Amino acid sequence: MAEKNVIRALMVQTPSLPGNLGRVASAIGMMGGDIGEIETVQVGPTWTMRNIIVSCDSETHLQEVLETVRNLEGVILHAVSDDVLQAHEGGKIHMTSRLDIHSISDLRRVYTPGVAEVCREIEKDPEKARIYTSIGNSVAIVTDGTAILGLGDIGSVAGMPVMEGKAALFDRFVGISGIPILLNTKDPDEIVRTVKNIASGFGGILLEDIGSPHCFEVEERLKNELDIPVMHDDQHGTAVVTLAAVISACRSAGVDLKDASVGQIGLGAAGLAICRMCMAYGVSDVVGVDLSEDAKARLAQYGGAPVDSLPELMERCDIVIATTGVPGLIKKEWIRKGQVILSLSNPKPEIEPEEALAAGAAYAADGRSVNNVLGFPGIFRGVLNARSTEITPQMLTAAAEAIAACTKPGYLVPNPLNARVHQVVAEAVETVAHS
Ligand SMILES: NC(=O)C1=CN([C@@H]2O[C@H](COP(=O)(O)OP(=O)(O)OC[C@H]3O[C@@H](n4cnc5c(N)ncnc54)[C@H](O)[C@@H]3O)[C@@H](O)[C@H]2O)C=CC1
Ligand SMILES: CC(=O)C(=O)O
Ligand SMILES: [Mg+2]
Repeated sequence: MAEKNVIRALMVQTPSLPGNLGRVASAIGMMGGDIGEIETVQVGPTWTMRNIIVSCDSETHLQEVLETVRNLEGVILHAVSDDVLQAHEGGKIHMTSRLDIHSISDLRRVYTPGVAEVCREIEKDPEKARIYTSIGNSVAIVTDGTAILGLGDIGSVAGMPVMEGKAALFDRFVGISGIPILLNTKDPDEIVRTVKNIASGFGGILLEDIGSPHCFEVEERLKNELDIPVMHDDQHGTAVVTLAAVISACRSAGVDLKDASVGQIGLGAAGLAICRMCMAYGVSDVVGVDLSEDAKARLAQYGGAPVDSLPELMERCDIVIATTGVPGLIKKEWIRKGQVILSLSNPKPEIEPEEALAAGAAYAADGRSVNNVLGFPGIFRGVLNARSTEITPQMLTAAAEAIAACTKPGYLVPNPLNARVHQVVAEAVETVAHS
């Protein structure tokens, strides 16, 4: 089944008689529409109004589904709205006070004059900022907008919905305050200077959707020059989750990962980090392909083997990972029976997992399931809990192994909605930090 990217909310009125919702659902299903949540919004004397979420393959497909619903006898389609856009109205995050402010004494405690005493305490002993402020539980989510998902250099403001999404996930899964920081520069010197100048307000820095190759220099310099943890999510968050998926696939297939050949398509931020992490884990045959000769040279510098063509890589490797941002790049004819195919580009993969499986892949997944949401929340929870000043390769490996350990047999990764996963990742990272 192809990915359904057009998601709409249909406001549908039906007669309040048994079978009428069933008629609507069947009609949508017969047309290939995928039904999500159904909510009853109003009940009249003889009718019921429901909001039905429907996903379709394309605008044309949506129109066909709508036409079918409109033609149902006794059914009225009142409105069609874009559910995803609607959910974003007003933004996804909001700063709230942890203290109630009802009385004058509350006001004096939370704000002036009481707050001045707390300022003095921190002035005398800056370490107390960890106790008396939210700094130790806040992470800056910093982007320059140059590689927003696979959408390219669309600017940091256009990337804000992604940054707000990361902040929402931080809050939901590990209770960290993620604060989006949108940069108006792509210059590495300026990025480093700006992040250093704001860093004292945060317990950690998550670099997000900063394109390659400048992301490598920016992350390296910030790691060296700051005494709080810094991680480029698209590099290491992605590599952690991908390694976990690869470990799980090999475990299910009864194969030793160290003996498998891993092929990486796209050697940018995500791709190069995935290769480095696989090599550090002991995989001896890591090959990669990229349009950029510089990207291939970087892989060689770290001990990987660049190859010249995509079909050559597909022919040679047992496990193929793609992070190019190019939808449909992998042709089904190239897939070998029994291969593991992870086409991780968002919002659309290099090949749909269903197509890869139909072409003979033993396991296949895309960026919706093999996603750094399984990594970055727990990694930062772990280092903030441990008050670590850095995120080390050993912590990242521990995080990958923790994710793999939470994965049910036959699956590649766990469900990110399972809170236990983030807790287990945090504990694994914290344990390494204390060791
Ligand atoms: N599932 C997940 O958790 C994640 C997925 N991604 C996805 O990976 C993709 C790439 O992200 P980044 O690595 O941050 O971007 P990037 O811009 O740093 O790297 C992309 C690389 O792909 C190469 N490339 C482009 N077209 C190619 C082709 N036809 N053949 C070979 N190489 C090609 C580019 O030269 C570049 O080196 C994006 O779509 C992003 O959404 C990134 C991070 C996490
Ligand atoms: C998931 C993510 O970070 C990306 O696609 O860029
Ligand atoms: Mg990203």
